[in-house]
Amino acid sequence: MSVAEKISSVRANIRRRDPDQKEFLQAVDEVFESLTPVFEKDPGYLEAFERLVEPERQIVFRVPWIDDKGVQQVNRGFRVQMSSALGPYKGGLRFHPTVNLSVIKFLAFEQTFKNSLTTLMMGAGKGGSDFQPRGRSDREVMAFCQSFMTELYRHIGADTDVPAGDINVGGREIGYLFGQYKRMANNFTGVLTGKDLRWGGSLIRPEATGYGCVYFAKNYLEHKGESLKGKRCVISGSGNVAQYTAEKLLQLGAIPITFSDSNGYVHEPNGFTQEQIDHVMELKNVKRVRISEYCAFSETAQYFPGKKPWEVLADLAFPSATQNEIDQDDAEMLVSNGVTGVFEGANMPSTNEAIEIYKKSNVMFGPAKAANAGGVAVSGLEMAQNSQRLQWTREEVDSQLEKIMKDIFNDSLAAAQKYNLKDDIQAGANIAGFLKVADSMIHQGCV
Ligand SMILES: NC(=O)C1=CN([C@@H]2O[C@H](COP(=O)(O)OP(=O)(O)OC[C@H]3O[C@@H](n4cnc5c(N)ncnc54)[C@H](OP(=O)(O)O)[C@@H]3O)[C@@H](O)[C@H]2O)C=CC1
Ligand SMILES: O=C(O)CCC(=O)C(=O)O
Repeated sequence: MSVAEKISSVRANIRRRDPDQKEFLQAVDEVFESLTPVFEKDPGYLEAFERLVEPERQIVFRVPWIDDKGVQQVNRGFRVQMSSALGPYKGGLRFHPTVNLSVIKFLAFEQTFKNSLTTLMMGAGKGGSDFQPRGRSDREVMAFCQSFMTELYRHIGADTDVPAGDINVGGREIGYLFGQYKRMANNFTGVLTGKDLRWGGSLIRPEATGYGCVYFAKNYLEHKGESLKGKRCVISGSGNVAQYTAEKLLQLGAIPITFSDSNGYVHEPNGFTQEQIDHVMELKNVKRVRISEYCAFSETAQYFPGKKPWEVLADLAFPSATQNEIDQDDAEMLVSNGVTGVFEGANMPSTNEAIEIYKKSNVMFGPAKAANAGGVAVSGLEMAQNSQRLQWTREEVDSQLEKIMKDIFNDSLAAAQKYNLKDDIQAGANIAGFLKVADSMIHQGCV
């Protein structure tokens, strides 16, 4: 069989196994495309890839709990343990009604390459549930988290699998999950990251994904002889990643001008100040209300219900909400509105058609696996601190984060150049992330 025939046979096999998992297939297609030069040069890597796309283990479980009216609710829980080639499975938990096996598998797949790029010893996994915490009382969220962990605890551990947060899983949820793990396992270990500072968390973990994404953008811009200073930046989402992306952009002289949620977006034409970003944090993290409420705080802001922020004139875009939030039309709109760089805080926010538009239009593209790796990188640093029973300073963690993001950019660029792909950072990130995992899989034998 020729290499081309082998590639198409592996591809067909993946589609045959899970024909309905559209998000997972989309993520695999995106990586497959950029690894083709690697497979052509060394067909042996195709076998490692064929193994890698099959998760080591997939756990699907019932999560029953009682709501505040005394009524039974039943949700579905997931944990996909994708790869342990580089260390314990590692990756977040997402609680959202759209969660299903395809979504969790795509996230676990992406996590494999991302964790490899961080240079830290972390395998990859992802989990979650179709539970929606929004609109639920703290007691209901606690009841759900306790039930979720009552099953999950037997599958995880500080050296086995270390979950963390993702959409709708923040400090409150990590606290309830950790408390129940400790009770079930009779064990106080670093089994989760994103913990509170008083019981094992790391400074800078809340900030890490957003700060890291901006550090990545800074490196990319500097490579092009540009800087963040004065750049008008559209941001989607108003959760953890969006908030700290805005904060770091402001600190580095850029101008964050939008936030959004699933109901619409807010445009602050002169740019958000730190005080205004603090207010967004209060609205979203403490009051847990819609972003539209921000307008009561500002005379200059405008709210656009049912719209995405991509219609605003800007220099750079930081999609930081969810998958597929930029399709081909959105990408065309971004380009025609003057955007010259897209840096993905969210996981897979751009469809493959949108990525084509960026490439055709010479847009600087920081793909999620590389640009948002700062979150899991600082989770890796939290694991290191837990192992030492120590807590590092804010400066120490932030400087390690900055260095890791610089290394990710440089490693992705070097991999692209090695395969004559110029400065195609998307392909470079996929190649660099893959080769480390694939070589480790090959060393460890056919397992
Ligand atoms: N937290 C982390 O460390 C990391 C997160 N990520 C990724 O970043 C993204 C955001 O995560 P995070 O900030 O932690 O999550 P949060 O729950 O803190 O915030 C999510 C934000 O995205 C919005 N959102 C979610 N779903 C949709 C949707 N279908 N359409 C429009 N807006 C939506 C939410 O609005 P609403 O309230 O209306 O749902 C909210 O504003 C995700 O893709 C996540 O996988 C990646 C790496 C690490
Ligand atoms: O911190 C972690 O372990 C996971 C972060 C995450 O879920 C992600 O990188 O998508």
